[in-house]
Amino acid sequence: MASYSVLHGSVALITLQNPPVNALSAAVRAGITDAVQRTLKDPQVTSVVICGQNGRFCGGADIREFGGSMSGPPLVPMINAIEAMDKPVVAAIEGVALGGGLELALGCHYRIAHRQALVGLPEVTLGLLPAAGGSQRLPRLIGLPAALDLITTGKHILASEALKLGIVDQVTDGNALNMAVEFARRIVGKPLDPRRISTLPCPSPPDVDFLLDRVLAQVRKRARGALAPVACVGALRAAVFLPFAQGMEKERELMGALFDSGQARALQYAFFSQRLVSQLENHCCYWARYGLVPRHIAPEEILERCLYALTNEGFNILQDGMAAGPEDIDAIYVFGYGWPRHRGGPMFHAGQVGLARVLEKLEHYQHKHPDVPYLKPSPLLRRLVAAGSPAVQKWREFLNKDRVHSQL
Ligand SMILES: C[C@H](O)[C@H](C)C(=O)SCCNC(=O)CCNC(=O)[C@H](O)C(C)(C)COP(=O)([O-])OP(=O)([O-])OC[C@H]1O[C@@H](n2cnc3c(N)ncnc32)[C@H](O)[C@@H]1OP(=O)([O-])[O-]
Repeated sequence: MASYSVLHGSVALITLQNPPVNALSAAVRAGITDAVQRTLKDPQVTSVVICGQNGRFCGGADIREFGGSMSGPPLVPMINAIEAMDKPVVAAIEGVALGGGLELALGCHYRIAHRQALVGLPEVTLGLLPAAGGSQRLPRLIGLPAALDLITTGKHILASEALKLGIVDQVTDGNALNMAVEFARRIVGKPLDPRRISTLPCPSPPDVDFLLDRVLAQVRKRARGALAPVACVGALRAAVFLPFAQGMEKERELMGALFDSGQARALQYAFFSQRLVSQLENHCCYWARYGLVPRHIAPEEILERCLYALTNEGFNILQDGMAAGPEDIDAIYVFGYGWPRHRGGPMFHAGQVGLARVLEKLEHYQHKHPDVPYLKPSPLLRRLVAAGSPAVQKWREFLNKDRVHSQL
């Protein structure tokens, strides 16, 4: 939803209303669209301020809508319509302006922020890219190097840093909304063309190809196999080499490839599960509602039951000859599933914990949960422990001897 009011007889105030972060749900987008139309029709209105209720501008597109049918007015035309208005539009940024929230602000002609507000385009952390013009407007506003850094990392920056980059025009330690309203009254009549970012050329540094290739290599190394950072670089490359409209087409095409990817769904799941779990820690009514009897569970118990069952299946895979050595299993987890490299992989981890301890714990949990088949210790694990728990680097040799011995 978005409320509409007129201040001082001439400044239209559009307030995003979707707690807790004023995410751009279908209802909010419809509210903004209606309010923008009202400002255009009201001859008394000479300038517009957009803000968010409860001291937060906007946390971006409504991630909860991603799994469903995306109804309501689309973001891109809405932002383009705001930018095209012939009445100045000022974004009053408090709290956060992230993702689509910052893209909305970039469609405004001016941006006034509270010094402690956070701005950024964190879409890449959700397996996506800025898809409401952010990949095309931001480099036009702050240059390609800074835009590459912000968009491929998804980092949030304080408004004071955003001021230095040129993302916001003014910051205040006071009331950003009041400052924005006063600013909106003062700038009536000033030319708006230079303020329409989409009409600006995208500055192209002399070594632009080298810069793009270097950043592409960096993001590929930093997040091996991740699709979104690579797509972000592709969208920014389009911003430099294509006119805005074609760059927007490229942004839309790249987002389309990411939106339904397994990586995006996984990262968005992780976003919500992180918050759900942190809420459940002391959510006693949740237990009551589901008839759960709270008991103390050490984090180690959850870790051990998940990890040791996983490594136990690894021993069964080695025993069945489906993998030649533990390295084959660990490489799959490290390079394919993002297992922390500094922890080597599940089989290496078992060696570090100590095979005797892994066996002891599996026997303990199997005794407690006889109905869980994956907790039954692998015969190979028992043989390795009986052989003195050789280092993981020796298991391949042990397996070869084991296979020769079993064929005699
Ligand atoms: C077109 C465009 O290009 C693209 C496609 C996009 O725009 S994609 C979207 C891009 N935007 C983001 O990536 C920002 C994600 N959010 C955050 O980083 C943080 O939320 C926060 C804004 C810095 C606030 O942190 P917080 O610590 O004060 O509170 P919280 O616990 O995190 O969140 C408080 C509550 O708000 C919910 N929430 C937060 N952001 C949300 C969002 N964008 N959509 C829906 N719900 C959101 C969150 O799930 C939690 O819900 P519940 O658990 O209470 O039910």
